[in-house]
Amino acid sequence: MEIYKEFTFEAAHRLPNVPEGHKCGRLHGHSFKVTIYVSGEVDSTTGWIMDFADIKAAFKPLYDRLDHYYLNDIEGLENPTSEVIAMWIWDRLDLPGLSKIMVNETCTSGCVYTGKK
Ligand SMILES: Nc1nc2c(c(=O)[nH]1)N=C([C@H](O)[C@H](O)COP(=O)(O)OP(=O)(O)OP(=O)(O)O)CN2
Ligand SMILES: [Zn+2]
Repeated sequence: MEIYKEFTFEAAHRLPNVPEGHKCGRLHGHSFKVTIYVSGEVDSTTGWIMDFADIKAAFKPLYDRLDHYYLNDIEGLENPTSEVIAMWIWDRLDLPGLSKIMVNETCTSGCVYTGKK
């Protein structure tokens, strides 16, 4: 089974490698949504795979580095696409059973990363 926990952070970014004139080359911001998935077996005593609070606690140090920052200034996020943000979180998140990370930049666009590039 798989569980998930959603987070929202506010941040500014620009994409430095887009063609000249592309709107995403300009400074802009998003309410980014990050969804963290954990897969595993349901424990017969607790009735859960993992306490949602444990996911929140694991993500907090990374959340604190992202929320209300200019993402391009963060090491590893110099080109902060959804894909790069998802991989950045994956590589730094210490969470047993981590199975998937979804990053949404807008209501209609985002990416899903399962550890395979
Ligand atoms: N594969 C990717 N494509 C784009 C990314 C990205 O991270 N990965 N990012 C952007 C921009 O950051 C942009 O802010 C978001 O893109 P987009 O969905 O085009 O935003 P809109 O709100 O303008 O979408 P509409 O549905 O067309 O209004 C661009 N591409
Ligand atoms: Zn953007």
